[in-house]
Amino acid sequence: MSFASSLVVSSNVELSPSSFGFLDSVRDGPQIPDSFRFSSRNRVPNLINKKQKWGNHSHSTELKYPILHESGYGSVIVASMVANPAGEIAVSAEQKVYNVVMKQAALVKRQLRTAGELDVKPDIVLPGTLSLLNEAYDRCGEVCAEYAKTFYLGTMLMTPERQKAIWAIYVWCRRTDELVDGPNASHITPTALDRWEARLEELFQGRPFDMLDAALADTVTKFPVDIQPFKDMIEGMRMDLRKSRYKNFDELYLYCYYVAGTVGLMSVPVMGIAPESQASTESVYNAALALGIANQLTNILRDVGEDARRGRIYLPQDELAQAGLSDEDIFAGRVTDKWRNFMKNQIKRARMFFDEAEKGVLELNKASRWPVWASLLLYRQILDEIEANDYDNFTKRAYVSKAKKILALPMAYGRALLGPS
Ligand SMILES: CC(C)=CCC/C(C)=C/CC/C(C)=C/CC/C(C)=C/COP(=O)(O)OP(=O)(O)O
Repeated sequence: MSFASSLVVSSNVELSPSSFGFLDSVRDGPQIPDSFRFSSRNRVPNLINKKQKWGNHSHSTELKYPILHESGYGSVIVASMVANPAGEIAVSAEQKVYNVVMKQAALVKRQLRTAGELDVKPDIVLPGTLSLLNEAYDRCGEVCAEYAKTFYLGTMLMTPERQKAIWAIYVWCRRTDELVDGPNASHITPTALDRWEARLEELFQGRPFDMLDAALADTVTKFPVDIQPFKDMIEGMRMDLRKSRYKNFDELYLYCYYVAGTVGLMSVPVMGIAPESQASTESVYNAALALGIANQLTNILRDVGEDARRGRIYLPQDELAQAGLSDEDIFAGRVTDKWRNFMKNQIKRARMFFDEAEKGVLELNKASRWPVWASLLLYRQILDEIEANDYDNFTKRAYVSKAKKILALPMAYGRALLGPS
């Protein structure tokens, strides 16, 4: 991600470093049912073998199973179990992320479906602080308007509480991204990220460090937003600091979850689920996760050249090798047939995640659907533009023209009028 902005994050504050691992939540979370684990005998009929599609793991047993049965739209998560050469089954990134999604959904199940509007808790504030808080939210709105214009426009349709909460979340994500992608990025160390995480903890406990944190601190008291996706986003930044290659899609998937899937999980509790929706909370969370992943994969495919110039390759190394490509080919930036074929598969995969996300948009609260549709339609079009550039993402930056953007808005609005199936 490149949340380029002029926000400067202060890391002067002396807070004790903390490191809360993603796996803590995973350990306690729900597991892929044992019956689906080791025996092909137990596999459900809609099993798909991703290996046939992507041909990545030489020892992989990947399956699709109906965890989201009740949703009415069948099985949605593709889970994978990867066996190492010793035959031990390792927990895949998808399994880990699945556990987090289930946990998030369980946490908010009831609150999200209160008739009509969410039961927003009233402000309990000391005299004078309300205007400060309003100022903080206004500032968040300004940042959102400046850096995510279309999305900001979409938030105008939401209730003021939801709108402000989304801005506050957006600003926190931008500041987090700024740590590793902004002007001070070269000075950022894992310790700075630990401090940022400690500060997050404080904020969630009602002790914000600055004005922008105060907006988020207020948001998390009003909406059932959990800290886990926020922590996981910081984990993504740690990953970015220590890694510049991804062995396979499993590794890349985890990265995409950390830096973008988390945004989907943070947003659902604020956006709300339509009270008339029949879909399970889990399936809506899953769609939100899929949209984050789809956006990030698209972002990666658009920015291959730019990332390579920074020495980074966010593409599965095993799939590159299978396509007969090496890091040198990427650094040389040659658009060959091998590259085109490789890109076709990557684009196909990103589109699968967009398709998955689409199913969930209908289930969101009416006023939240438009901005989500708009961003989905616009971001997905970047993939079409990569194709239109004949897969030259080394020297050309695929972008959606203003005219196409303007066209997408009423289209998104039209779709937003359609309710849950
Ligand atoms: C679908 C359902 C049920 C809910 C929606 C849940 C949401 C809001 C998901 C969206 C997740 C999201 C916006 C992730 C961020 C992904 C991303 C790649 C952002 C890129 O940001 P920038 O780097 O600023 O983009 P540009 O480089 O294109 O400006």
